Amino acid sequence: MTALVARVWPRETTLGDGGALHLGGQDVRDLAQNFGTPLFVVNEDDFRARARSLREVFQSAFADIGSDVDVYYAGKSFLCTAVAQWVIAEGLRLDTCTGGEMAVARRAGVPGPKMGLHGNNKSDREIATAIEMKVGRIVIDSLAEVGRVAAAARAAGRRVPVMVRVTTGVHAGGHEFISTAHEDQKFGLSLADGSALKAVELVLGNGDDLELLGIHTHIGSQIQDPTAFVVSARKLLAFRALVRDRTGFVMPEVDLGGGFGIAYTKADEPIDSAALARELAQAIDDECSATEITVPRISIEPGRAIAGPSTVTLYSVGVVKPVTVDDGDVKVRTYVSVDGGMSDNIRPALYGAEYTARLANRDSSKVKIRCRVVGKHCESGDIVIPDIDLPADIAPGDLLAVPATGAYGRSMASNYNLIERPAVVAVRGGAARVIVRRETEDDLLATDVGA
Ligand SMILES: Cc1ncc(COP(=O)(O)O)c(C=O)c1O
Ligand SMILES: N[C@@H](CCCC[NH3+])C(=O)O
Repeated sequence: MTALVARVWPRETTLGDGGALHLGGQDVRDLAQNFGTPLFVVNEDDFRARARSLREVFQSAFADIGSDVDVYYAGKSFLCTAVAQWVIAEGLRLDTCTGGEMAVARRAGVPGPKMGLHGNNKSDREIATAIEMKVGRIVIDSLAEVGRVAAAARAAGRRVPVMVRVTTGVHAGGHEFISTAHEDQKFGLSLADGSALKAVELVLGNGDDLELLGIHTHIGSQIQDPTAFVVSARKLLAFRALVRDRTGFVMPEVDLGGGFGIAYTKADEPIDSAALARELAQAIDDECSATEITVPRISIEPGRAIAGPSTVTLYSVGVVKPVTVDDGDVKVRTYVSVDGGMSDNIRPALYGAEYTARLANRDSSKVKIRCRVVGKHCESGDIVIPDIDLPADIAPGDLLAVPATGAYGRSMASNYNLIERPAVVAVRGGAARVIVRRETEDDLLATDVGA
């Protein structure tokens, strides 16, 4: 058995006899046969180890400056009851942002106080559910929401813990659409135009109903440069000192958000979370000393860095079609169609995200040819990988494995072209179990109530 490059593939990914890929001790040919394709295969130990390790490196770095860290797994990256239970078992908490995510958390038995609720447009029902579940924090995202949450708290007869989401002006992340803390977008309250301060003062003015825990920011996703996090953290800490000076109130907590980048291909450098944690702790300690204020309790909200690298998508190859391309230089590109596509991975179409893949069911000694891996949807932009070299004998019935698909794959999946969304199978210690079942045609028809 040969182990594959750990940076892109989950732990325990090996090549067996004849070159078949093994995931967590399971031969992909058996996985495909038993559970069908497309299939998300998540390595449970890999997922849990990343969750644990993020918690440990952050807690250790902040213990050195006399503080503690809560890690909220961002459920939006991928959530089901099994995953919710894994993160709680590994000592993390759970970040949700809709009624649906709270419902999964409830079914999984996640204690409300270990949850947070986000959202730039929370419904009254979502706010009421969060209060009824006694979630540990509601993250306020607009001035109007302060009054709405306060009224709901009063109606429930409870003082509700809240944070205020602020935008620091730091713009970071892999793509404009996944960068969230610059000013011209829908999330949070601006430090620069004074609305963040106004929100904090409003919350303090509603002190009978709202308990101000602190401030939150999330600067974007798939960030590979630690500097952006450090700059943003310093701005948050300076604002916390300003609030102390203006109101006398020292906010006990600061949430630095998620966004830690991972490797999708060999060319990507994943963020070094231990080094990042140390840099952040140092910057926060310096900032607190300079402004003579106590170091806050810290929280972070990683999703991708935990879920992303743990999972591989298995596709079956269908039509293989050579196409002559003439862009000044005539060449042949082979279109390799798989049995999923943009319905199980919208990221290439939405963000130009890059992935890699390998022939998974066998070895091939054939030369490699230039291929484009495409899905089966009625959209020419339904591309999984625009340019990749695959063995020249790739053929219908082969399996193709695409790594690093655990985050924002199944969670952003759609039923476009009325395709059933894939199952998710967890592998561990040579065993495999379904944690999200494949949709059926009956599921697709269930919402169609007829003419
Ligand atoms: C508020 C908030 N927290 C956490 C996350 C998780 O981000 P990531 O999966 O990049 O760690 C997101 C998504 O970008 C988010 O919007
Ligand atoms: N869905 C995005 C990231 C946004 C995360 C939520 N704020 C992605 O696939 O990269």
